[in-house]
Amino acid sequence: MTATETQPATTGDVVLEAEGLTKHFPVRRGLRDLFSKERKAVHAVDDIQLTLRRGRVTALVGESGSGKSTVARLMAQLYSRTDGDIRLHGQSVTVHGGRKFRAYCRQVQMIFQDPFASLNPVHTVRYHLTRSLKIHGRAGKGSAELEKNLEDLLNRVQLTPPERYLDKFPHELSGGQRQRVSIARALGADPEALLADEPVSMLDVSIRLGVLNLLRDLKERLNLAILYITHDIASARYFADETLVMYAGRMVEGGDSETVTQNPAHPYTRLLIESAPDPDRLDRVGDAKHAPEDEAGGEPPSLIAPPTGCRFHPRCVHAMPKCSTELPPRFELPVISGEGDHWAACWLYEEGAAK
Ligand SMILES: Nc1ncnc2c1ncn2[C@@H]1O[C@H](COP(=O)(O)OP(=O)(O)OP(=O)(O)O)[C@@H](O)[C@H]1O
Repeated sequence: MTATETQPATTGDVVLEAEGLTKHFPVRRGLRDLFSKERKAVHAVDDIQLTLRRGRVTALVGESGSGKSTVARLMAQLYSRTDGDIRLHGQSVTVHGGRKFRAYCRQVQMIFQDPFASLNPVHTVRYHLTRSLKIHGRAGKGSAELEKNLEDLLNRVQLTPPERYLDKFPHELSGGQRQRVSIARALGADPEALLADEPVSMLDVSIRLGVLNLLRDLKERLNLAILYITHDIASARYFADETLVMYAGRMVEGGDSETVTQNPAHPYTRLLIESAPDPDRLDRVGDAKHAPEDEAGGEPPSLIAPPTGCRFHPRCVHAMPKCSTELPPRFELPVISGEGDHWAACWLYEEGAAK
């Protein structure tokens, strides 16, 4: 079924959900572990809850290695999951390639970080887009209809006039234009959800905003549900309706983007924000009073043997004895701005804890 057939979809309708999503990658045994019974694994993603809604952008933010791409690949059904559930329109889905995978891709499309690697250098824009339309049964009848559909796709991603781009090879395009072609290819499926894995991080700073604005425009015009993966929390404030923060494979904070970025609660979110340039906070640069999180420093932990309790506790300046032994649940927090919710998985927010 295509998005058009499922209309009318209302903004806010749930498209895709993950519950308890977990991925552990087994580690290949070395000589030393050959006789050990212990099976080691990289705990890349643990117990993730995620809801993507029509007409909304959800940002998944965290530093390198925190598990963001693994979440996107699990949601795209490119990886099998160790545990948890993925639901499309409320129906649990597990696919391993084949026709079921194609049907899933018709509704959930992924955009990768590197538009050069994701486009085949020996094929033109026309080839890439035609293939997408044909695979998803949207090429139309006859060459005139196909041509019109190709032009529509390029117009949607603002590569105009389309005839200037259709017969170009990837190397003849700029990074931003290539990413627009990748987005057009994804739109060839007429999806309901887009999983965008760091879609602008490989582009020049000067053209990032243009691509983010395009995605926002598509969200509004096509009522798409978008997962926006980024390590740049400042861009999440600008672009996303909701922001979720991941640390070492677990979610630590979430809520509406304005609240999470302007009133961060989890010490890790505060650390991320303190180390990210945000034009609205430039007046605070040089301020003698640093946040205590500035002192945190340190490195993310090994995910083969992640820390017990809160995974951030070895780096946390507020860590209490409990933090190293007990996994904090989500504590609901008062919402200061916006209309969504706000929560943090941090013992500081347990009733009675010193903030
Ligand atoms: N196929 C794999 N096999 C084993 N370990 C993996 C595999 N893919 C990812 N990992 C590990 O899982 C953890 C999470 O990786 P992931 O790529 O999801 O993080 P990320 O937050 O997207 O990082 P980046 O921003 O650098 O892409 C890392 O420790 C990574 O080394």
